[in-house]
Amino acid sequence: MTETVVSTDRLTKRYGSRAAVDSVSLTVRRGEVYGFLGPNGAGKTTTLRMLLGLIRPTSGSARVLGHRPGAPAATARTGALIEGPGFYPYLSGRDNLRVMARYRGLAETDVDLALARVDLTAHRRSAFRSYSLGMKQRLGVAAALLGRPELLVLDEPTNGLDPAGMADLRQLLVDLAGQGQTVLISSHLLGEVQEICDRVGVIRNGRLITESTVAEVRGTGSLYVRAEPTGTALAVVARIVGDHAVTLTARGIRIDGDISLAPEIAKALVGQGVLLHELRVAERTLEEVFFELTTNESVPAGAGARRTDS
Ligand SMILES: Nc1ncnc2c1ncn2[C@@H]1O[C@H](COP(=O)(O)OP(=O)(O)OP(=O)(O)O)[C@@H](O)[C@H]1O
Repeated sequence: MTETVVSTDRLTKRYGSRAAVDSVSLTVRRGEVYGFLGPNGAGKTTTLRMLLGLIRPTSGSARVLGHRPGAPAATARTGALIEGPGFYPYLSGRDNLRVMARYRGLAETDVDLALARVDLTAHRRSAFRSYSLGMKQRLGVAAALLGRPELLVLDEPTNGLDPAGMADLRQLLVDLAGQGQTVLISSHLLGEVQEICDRVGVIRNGRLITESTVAEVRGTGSLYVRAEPTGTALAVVARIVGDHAVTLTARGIRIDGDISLAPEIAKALVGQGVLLHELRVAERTLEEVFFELTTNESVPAGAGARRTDS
């Protein structure tokens, strides 16, 4: 059975009359990378702060590693990067972590291990203030890794990272999850995390609008057909999937809906003597899905094709 590491039940935080987090019920399972996704101001940080026991919910409840948020038994097994940890500017990266480790009663060896994990060993003796934004962010992740926590909570950890830094961080999170660590990561940049998340929760205006696997959130995707003569191909395809699901685009016939119909469509086209040049699946990126979910508008036609063509 999958073990639940974090769960919330109608978790709500109000500031005045406004609900920053509105009845959010989510579940994070052991060993998964869970992406908590939503635009700026959606309520991600407020939710994570409640999970860490930094603020109290107005109503609803949460459990973290079997305890109430902020309970010592939960906090000791959780590493967090939220709103930039307070580092001493004149101390080196290593000394900053040593201060933290000492404060938390952890071994010095933990510090070097954490620095190595985020690839900061070579810069361990440089003053924190001389670090680039990306290095500062990596040191924040290293601080969260101190004590080898079971649960990592990272609020927008990719902020300030260049593409190489993001790729490194993604690999690190995948490695950690591979070792059984649970990672809860928030982001407003969906393309950055969609490859590494086992499941995602999408939040907008304080409400969780969906929670599922990346594949499920992406939905069924589209098929593209390039065939001649186009008119006959259109008619054949429409007969199978219905008129409403077929659009003629510059890249061919787009079919929205059930991509498992691909073999049937191919067979029918060939059976009708149509010359089939191409039949391919264009899965939607999470960004496209997210755009739909959070704006209630459809993705501009051909957006999926543009992306997959490049
Ligand atoms: N202490 C506070 N007092 C009043 N309003 C707050 C407070 N903290 C957060 N909010 C409001 O709650 C909403 C959610 O903010 P939150 O920081 O959780 O969003 P977010 O999804 O983390 O966005 P971002 O990525 O910009 O941090 C915002 O409208 C914010 O202005």
